[in-house]
Amino acid sequence: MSLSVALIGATGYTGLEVAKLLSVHPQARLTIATARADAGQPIASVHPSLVGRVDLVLEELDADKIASRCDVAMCCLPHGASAETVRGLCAAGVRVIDFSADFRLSSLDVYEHWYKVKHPWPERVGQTVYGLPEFFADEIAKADLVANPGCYPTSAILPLAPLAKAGLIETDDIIVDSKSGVSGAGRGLKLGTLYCETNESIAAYAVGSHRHGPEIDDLVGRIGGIDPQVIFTPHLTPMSRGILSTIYVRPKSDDVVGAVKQVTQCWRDCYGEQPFVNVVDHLPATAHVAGTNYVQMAARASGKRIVLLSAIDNLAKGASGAAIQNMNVMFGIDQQVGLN
Ligand SMILES: NC(=O)C1=CN([C@@H]2O[C@H](COP(=O)(O)OP(=O)(O)OC[C@H]3O[C@@H](n4cnc5c(N)ncnc54)[C@H](OP(=O)(O)O)[C@@H]3O)[C@@H](O)[C@H]2O)C=CC1
Ligand SMILES: CC(=O)N[C@@H](CCC(=O)OP(=O)(O)O)C(=O)O
Repeated sequence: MSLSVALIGATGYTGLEVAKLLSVHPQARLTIATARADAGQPIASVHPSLVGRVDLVLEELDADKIASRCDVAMCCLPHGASAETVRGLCAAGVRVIDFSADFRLSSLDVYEHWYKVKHPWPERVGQTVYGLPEFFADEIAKADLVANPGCYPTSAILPLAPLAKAGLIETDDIIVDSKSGVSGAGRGLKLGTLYCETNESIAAYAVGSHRHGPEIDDLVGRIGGIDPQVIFTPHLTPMSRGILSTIYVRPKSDDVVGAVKQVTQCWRDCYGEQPFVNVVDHLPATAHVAGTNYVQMAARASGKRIVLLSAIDNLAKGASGAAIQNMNVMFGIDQQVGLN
């Protein structure tokens, strides 16, 4: 089988990563890549690292053409703009993996409150599978539309959800402290992501107001069957890629050291068969997972709390790698194909 893939918003960072991953995928190939201003230019002129690897000319988006030539579209557009485009692609009969947050949340009210836009396709909010194959593979396999997870949420949901479901932690007192590389903010020109603003500096941002807080609440709640309260604080760090999340939870048991052992066993039971989740003995670092689709997770006792650590590559398991994993699941291909 060779899948034909369309890439929408190919000029950004996640688009580049998709193009690279597809260039070595044995059962899928990139056939259409779209852009606005750069339509008509070779994709390798926008992404010089694709020279010799991807020989395509960027095109304007044409949903009917994509429907006639492609099996699936990966939509790498910002939220708001993405929902409009996804709606047109789905109407034309294309199966879509959406990288934006437009279809991730269960509640339209929560979406419109946090994203401050009217949703262009409200009927699909709460009616779209969340693209985390570790929990939703059966639904992903049948889906016409998959909401690829947010990068920070992936790093928090994977460690937290099994523990919430197993009843090992107090779910009204969870602190997620995350650090991201600058590529998480996309390739567009923004003052806050310029070299001089970010180099040799670490800063928190959107404290108490980041839109990934409700996404973590929503998914840990859905998977765990509970109503969690998560405090989420993101930090921008002077590295290109990677996310490290340090998560503070209170165990239900007073024996914190024993509870750490239970946490580790719970993770091993939940993720033993999952190819991309590694429960490790060392303390995870972003360098250990850079350029891979893996998440590494570890737990330690600290006072009355357990500290959970998870590391991912925001552009891989946090975005484009996860999308390839989802594509594989949608088309009955082994999850690991093209990702090793
Ligand atoms: N970067 C990351 O680590 C992660 C990103 N995501 C999500 O993935 C999506 C893509 O992210 P990323 O690649 O980093 O973003 P970029 O900003 O790097 O790229 C987005 C691309 O979308 C196109 N675009 C921008 N605005 C519009 C618009 N209004 N209408 C149509 N097209 C537009 C642009 O292409 P052009 O102008 O050439 O048409 C641009 O290159 C976003 O929704 C993001 O939130 C999710 C997880 C992680
Ligand atoms: C470092 C950095 O700026 N990160 C981005 C994460 C963006 C992202 O991937 O989020 P969505 O897909 O949910 O839009 C941010 O905090 O906005």
